[in-house]
Amino acid sequence: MKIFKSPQIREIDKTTIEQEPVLSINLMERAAWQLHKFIEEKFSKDKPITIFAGPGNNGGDAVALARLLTDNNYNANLWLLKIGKDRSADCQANIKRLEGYSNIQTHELSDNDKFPEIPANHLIVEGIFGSGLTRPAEGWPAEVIEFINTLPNPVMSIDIPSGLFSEDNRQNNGAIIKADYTVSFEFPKLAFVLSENELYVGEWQALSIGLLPKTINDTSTKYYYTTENDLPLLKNRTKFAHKGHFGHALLVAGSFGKTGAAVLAAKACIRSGSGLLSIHIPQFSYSIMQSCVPEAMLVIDETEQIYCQKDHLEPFTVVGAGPGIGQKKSMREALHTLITNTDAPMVLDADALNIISQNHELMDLLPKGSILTPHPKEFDRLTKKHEFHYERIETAREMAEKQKLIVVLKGANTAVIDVNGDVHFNSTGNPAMAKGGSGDVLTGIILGLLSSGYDPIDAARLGVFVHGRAADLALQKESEESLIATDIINHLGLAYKSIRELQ
Ligand SMILES: NC(=O)C1=CN([C@@H]2O[C@H](COP(=O)(O)OP(=O)(O)OC[C@H]3O[C@@H](n4cnc5c(N)ncnc54)[C@H](OP(=O)(O)O)[C@@H]3O)[C@@H](O)[C@H]2O)[C@H](O)CC1
Ligand SMILES: [K+]
Repeated sequence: MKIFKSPQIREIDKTTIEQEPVLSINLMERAAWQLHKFIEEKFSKDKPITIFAGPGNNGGDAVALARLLTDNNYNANLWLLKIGKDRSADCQANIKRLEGYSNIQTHELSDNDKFPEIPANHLIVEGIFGSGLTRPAEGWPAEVIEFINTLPNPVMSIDIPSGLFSEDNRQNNGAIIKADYTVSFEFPKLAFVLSENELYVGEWQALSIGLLPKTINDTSTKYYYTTENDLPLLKNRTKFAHKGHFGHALLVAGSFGKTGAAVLAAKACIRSGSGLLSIHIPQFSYSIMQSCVPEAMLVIDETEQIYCQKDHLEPFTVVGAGPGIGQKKSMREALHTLITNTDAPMVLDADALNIISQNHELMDLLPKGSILTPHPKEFDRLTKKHEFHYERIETAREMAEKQKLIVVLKGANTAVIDVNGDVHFNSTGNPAMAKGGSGDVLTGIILGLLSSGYDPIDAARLGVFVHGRAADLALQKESEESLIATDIINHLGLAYKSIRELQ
């Protein structure tokens, strides 16, 4: 699914209005229908609803919604906010359509008025400002927003929480609605998938209002939201396939006290399709690895506790490095040698990334198409400190394009950034994954997919999606507290199956 910037959405709206053709007020009616349907699915008719409508088309949606709810026997109270001089034409037309609706309680509210008392059992729906926000919310509109934020009631925002810009909020010092639900139209906004806006957006949905598919196709973007409908196809194995068709992965992982990271990454790798897996480990962990991952072959290092011996790389088609390796000096040198001598695409995580951040020359030596999987702190160590994820994504795009690397910025809505700067936000996963070991599993999954023949970008996008899907499936049996990285590995089979069934 594409994510567009506000001016692009306005263009797509305009083209739909002209070419479908459909009157703009009827497009607004479709939007209001979707809002109404969302409410009907979530709240019974005895839930009273208080609606705030601003001066633009966001307010127009709110007014139209009040009418549809009333038609469907909900009890709706509508507050028309007096902001600025004029209301938009479609907002005014919808206010006019309320004539004859004696059962909608409609009130005007301006900056001379006291704020109304809203009983705690009401759902608040707010359509104060939408994508037409031109500046941070200040003065009286900001007071209304702060007033709503102080109430205990659940709040649903129309299109976007009022006061939030659709993309870049770095300069936004105004008031912003803290919504429990945000119901947007056709596409999510970039702001929804950025961590700095977590407090405002709540649970969001993007519902179709029938914008023209051809226009959507023809409009290009750098931002995408990956649902199961947008995934690369899973490969099917042929009858005479043998292990040699699915690559031989080398995994450099684990050190004294961190063998678990190697076990998790290795298990995830062999459960993600790799034909053969060799794990390069220090001597002490020989019997642990042999018994925990009997499917893998072992390359035993000459040292006891850490990885520091040069690899003979001929047999390997892909190389993964980082989980649990530590940052000792001899290890750093071995990683340097590994990177210098590898032509195959690499998957680099954790301490491998920390070492690169202290030896920046390694960045230029990485094989093109390699995949880096930093969490925000590791990424900031690699580049510079970022206060906003919006900015971090932009830096990651520059890095991916310049170095021809794939950057997987981990977190809620993990961003997979392609060598051409395209950003694919992931849609699966849950907060129970925020635990040690989850990242090691992801490294293993991506390595397994890469080994079995997927292009690096497909391996990264699929890997991130399946990792989150497996955790979502595991959470059906576990709790946010109890879910562990091993549960993710144990649900990989079901996760791959659930994706294949839909393709
Ligand atoms: N395809 C779709 O997504 C559809 C969306 N719809 C809805 O339309 C809105 C966008 O409507 P628009 O009229 O362009 O903009 P807004 O309603 O968000 O607001 C514009 C008015 O608000 C004033 N404004 C803006 N910022 C401020 C501020 N900080 N303080 C005070 N006033 C502000 C602005 O006044 P200006 O002085 O800035 O001109 C306007 O009066 C979208 O979000 C959807 O909800 C359609 O209904 C269907 C298609
Ligand atoms: K809004």
